[in-house]
Amino acid sequence: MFRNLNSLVHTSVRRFAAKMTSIPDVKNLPTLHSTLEEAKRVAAYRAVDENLDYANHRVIGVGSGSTVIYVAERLGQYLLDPQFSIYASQFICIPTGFQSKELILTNGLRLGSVEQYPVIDIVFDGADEVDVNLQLIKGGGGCLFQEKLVSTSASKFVVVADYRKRSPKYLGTNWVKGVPIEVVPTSYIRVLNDLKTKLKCKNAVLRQGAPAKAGPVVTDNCNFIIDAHFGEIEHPEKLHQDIKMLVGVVETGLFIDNASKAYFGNPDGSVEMLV
Ligand SMILES: O=C(CO)[C@H](O)[C@H](O)COP(=O)(O)O
Repeated sequence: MFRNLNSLVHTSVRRFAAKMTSIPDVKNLPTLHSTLEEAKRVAAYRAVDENLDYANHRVIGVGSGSTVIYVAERLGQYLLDPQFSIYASQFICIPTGFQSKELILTNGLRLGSVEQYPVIDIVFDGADEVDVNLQLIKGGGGCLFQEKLVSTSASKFVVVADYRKRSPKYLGTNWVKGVPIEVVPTSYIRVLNDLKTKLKCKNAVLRQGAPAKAGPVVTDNCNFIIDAHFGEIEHPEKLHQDIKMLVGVVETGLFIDNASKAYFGNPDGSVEMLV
């Protein structure tokens, strides 16, 4: 009986050890189906490698979107590397919505919540546009409220993005779909009107779920999203405050003085950093 148990334990240890691999070198990664995906991956991997203090950071925010997929993947690689696994097994990852919760779990990482861990060491998240002062538009994926809750609870917020997200100067230049605004469902008509009449918004629409869903997008918090285009945004802080004052607005996708750094991946495999 004892011999059987012993051999079972040894088999499990051998199986676990067989899965362990060193973290892949960013200079020698397998090709992906597009250079855009490779740009996202290299930005995410470099951001994690250069900012994660694996021996001291415990509570790690994992944002939403297609670039963050590679952040979760990289954190999972730390877990499988015998050199880092002792530290990585202590990481507690805080999601910013349903998608990031899934990313955390599928990469074998430990899931926590912002209610359990209101103080976060570092967060990695994507952005829809980043200006020269590190002000951001976020919420293209509809997760802006939880993203803001997590990023403003973190000591350090590192943006991971591809080259298309870097604004030449003002927000609203590259990202012309509009500033995402999360609103309480019953207030959406009122907010649409106020955006146009009080804030002189050029165009504001309720985000629709079609073709995947008939009717509006419903957020992880059961709210609606309005996309409001203001043209080039010279004063993002003022605009954020003005929108926030409207009755029915839960949060805006303008992230002001929140990010510490941004990593932009290029199609040639290089990465540019903005601090
Ligand atoms: O704010 C977000 C979701 O609400 C995303 O971070 C943003 O849309 C960027 O996504 P991607 O990495 O897919 O370009």
